[in-house]
Amino acid sequence: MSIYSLRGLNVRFCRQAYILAHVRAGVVPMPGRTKLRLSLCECSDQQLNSSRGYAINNTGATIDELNRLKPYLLAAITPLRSSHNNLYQMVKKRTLEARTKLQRNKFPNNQACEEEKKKKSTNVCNDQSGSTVCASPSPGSTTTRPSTTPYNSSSSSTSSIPPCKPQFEKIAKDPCPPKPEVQNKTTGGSKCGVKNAELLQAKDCNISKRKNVTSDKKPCDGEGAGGSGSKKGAPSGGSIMGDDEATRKTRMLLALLAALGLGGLLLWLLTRRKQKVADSTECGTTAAIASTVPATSAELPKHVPYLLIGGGTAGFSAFRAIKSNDPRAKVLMITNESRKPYMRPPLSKELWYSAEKGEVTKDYRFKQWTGAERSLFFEPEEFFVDPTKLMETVNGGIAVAQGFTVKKIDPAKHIVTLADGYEITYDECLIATGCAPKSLDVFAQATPGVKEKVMVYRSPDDFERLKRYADEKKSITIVGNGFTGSELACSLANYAKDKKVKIYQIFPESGNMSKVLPTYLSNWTTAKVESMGVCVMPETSIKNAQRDEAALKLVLNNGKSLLTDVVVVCVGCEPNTSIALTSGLEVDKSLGGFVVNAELEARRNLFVAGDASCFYDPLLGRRRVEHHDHSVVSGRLAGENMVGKKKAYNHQSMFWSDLGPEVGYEGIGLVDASLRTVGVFALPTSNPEPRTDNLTETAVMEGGGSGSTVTVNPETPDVKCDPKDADEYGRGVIFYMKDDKIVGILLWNLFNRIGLARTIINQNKKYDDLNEVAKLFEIHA
Ligand SMILES: Cc1cc2nc3c(=O)[nH]c(=O)nc-3n(C[C@H](O)[C@H](O)[C@H](O)COP(=O)(O)OP(=O)(O)OC[C@H]3O[C@@H](n4cnc5c(N)ncnc54)[C@H](O)[C@@H]3O)c2cc1C
Repeated sequence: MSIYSLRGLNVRFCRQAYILAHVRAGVVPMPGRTKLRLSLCECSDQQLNSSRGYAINNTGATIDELNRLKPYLLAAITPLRSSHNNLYQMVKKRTLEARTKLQRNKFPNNQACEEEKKKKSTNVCNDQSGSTVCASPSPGSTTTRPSTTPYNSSSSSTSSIPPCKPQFEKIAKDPCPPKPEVQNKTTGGSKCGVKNAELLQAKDCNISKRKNVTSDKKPCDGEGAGGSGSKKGAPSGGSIMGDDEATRKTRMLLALLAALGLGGLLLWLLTRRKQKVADSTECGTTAAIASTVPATSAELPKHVPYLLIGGGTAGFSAFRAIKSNDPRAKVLMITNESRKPYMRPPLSKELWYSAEKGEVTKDYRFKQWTGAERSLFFEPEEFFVDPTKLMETVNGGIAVAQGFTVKKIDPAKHIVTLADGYEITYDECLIATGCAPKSLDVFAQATPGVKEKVMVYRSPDDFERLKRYADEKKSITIVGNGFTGSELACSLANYAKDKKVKIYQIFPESGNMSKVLPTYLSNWTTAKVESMGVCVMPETSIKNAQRDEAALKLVLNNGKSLLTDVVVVCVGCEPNTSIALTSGLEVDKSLGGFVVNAELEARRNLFVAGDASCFYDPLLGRRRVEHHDHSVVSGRLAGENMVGKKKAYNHQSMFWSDLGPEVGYEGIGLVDASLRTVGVFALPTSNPEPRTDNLTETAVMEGGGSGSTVTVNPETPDVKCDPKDADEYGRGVIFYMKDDKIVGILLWNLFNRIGLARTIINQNKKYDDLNEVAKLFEIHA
């Protein structure tokens, strides 16, 4: 299957069924193929405005064939589209009017916003007036906004349409313009004289179209059926019809139109319903699981040697370790997701760059930093064993029971109980349930109408949903300044740079990544994120959220309000430990997560790994870590211990993050901005060349807690290293200090040095001169 771009083809109301009908009717010839299954996808407003459509090509047809087909498809769908469009516009307008009325009654204060809207208020980011600002849908409120009135732009004026060519004009004004060449020809004078233009107006102008063979008058011109010509009044045999026949034909035409209208209405209702289903999520938990694999739990084995609870990174890493130590191991993984195991980091980064190039594949392929391509999924579908056959396979393998939730574990009897009561016994079991995104009270307690517009971000479904919003909507607001929120803000801003959607980022802290980065670097990062096109609103929180027409009205702590189409809540994650209570397992009171010993065991033969584990770090004390590397390594160690290796977990895991294409960092140990920090950066020379290696001076930054002190590198005393002056934190290393020891290291745009950082932390000693330690990192190299 591939995605095939049908540039210039408006496919909004022209679904597969119509195309198929036309293929079958022979309107669309399909040389050499009897069956065409080309699913035309609904395109976004953005795509419509830029005359772009796309289709999923699962026909097996080659691109050449599709290219040959394209003009026919266009010709076939165009007349259908016009009638559907009219109906759609009408219904949409009425729905909006009704909804607006309803909302006005519900939220009277929203009128203030509407007035602001009318005044074309300014960008929230720049507005310091303290007045209410409706940023999102205000026409002209931001530079990226379209000039049309939002939310009902598609029902824009038809009043100037001259008589007898309403349909034609409507199409010309349609947000879904036809192929450029059609437009050119239609504006060129002979509106019905061109084949495609004829199709456009065939419905309204068919009489005059027939007449234009002999008429001097332009078809569709004023009187329509008039015209002069030798055949005027001729009863049959040609272009001019008798009155009766004309009436009959008109009636037939009207009947046809009515049928098409009804079809369109049905289609619109279906589309609306589909959209509603996609949108209606319980505070953002996208995509309820529709079905399970296998169909019922009764088809699952009653006993397995290895049972993994959770279908994420830690679980799959444990499987790999088990399999490499016990080659015929039979492993059952139970996940409440509907997918096979996959990794999450690219969801907020690389996948958006694939999406920007229009390259999102079914298996979510993305380009790694090495340049190599890979899928989000750890293994392809064929790799996995059918869960119903797991116990019969000679060579073992991993089977994934998808869509099943574990409710309880009996660690003494080795029994796992599913939500429907089905029990599976195990020899060795791993809990790798990860964590679930948190929401905010303001949304958790909101009305269903508000919740519909609020989502969290953790899965491919969330990616798909957010991408759809980015393609179709006008504003997205990300709440939270942590890893996911900041990464997503940058990725979305990049993805949306040629689109009309505006990205906002709101958080109560003073800067991006403030829990990790020292204040000066957090402030610098915030400016960097803004420069990527994100409207960052620090020191801002949401007091109230109301549904306003089709959007959300967020009332902010500064008295302003922001209208937005969707809110993505990225305020951290809570370990999935609900089974602890039913299973008699201990959860750490302050850190959360299942408490495990050094071997990652919660109870005998019951292990915990990944985000959900709260483990003891001999160097840094009890910890819980939500990072990919920790999931991989702790999952691997748990897997090894499940086959009896009895290893202790003392790996110092690392993490990484990217903020757009220019900023990337890696961290290890306790990377916590509340600790005292010392940062050593390479600064550009006073006469910088546009070369990344032209970095000759070094600045040392000290920070910690709320304030930060700045010292000058003794080697280069002339370097002014006040955060305000240091306009560039190109590359550097930041040490996080506790009891004068380095407990955490952050490598800022410095790569391939994490091993060295790990060694330094593991040395667990005091250093007299951190400059000397910094030199080891060769920040100028
Ligand atoms: C968008 C995003 C970007 C990220 N980027 C980075 C990054 O750049 N660098 C980095 O180091 N880390 C990153 N992370 C964090 C990293 O992905 C996680 O730490 C890692 O996925 C944790 O793996 P896990 O296996 O412990 O949990 P998960 O991957 O969350 O897997 C847990 C699984 O258990 C299932 N489950 C839960 N409860 C039950 C139950 N009762 N019954 C059955 N199944 C259950 C869940 O549905 C899920 O499938 C990112 C995370 C996200 C969401």
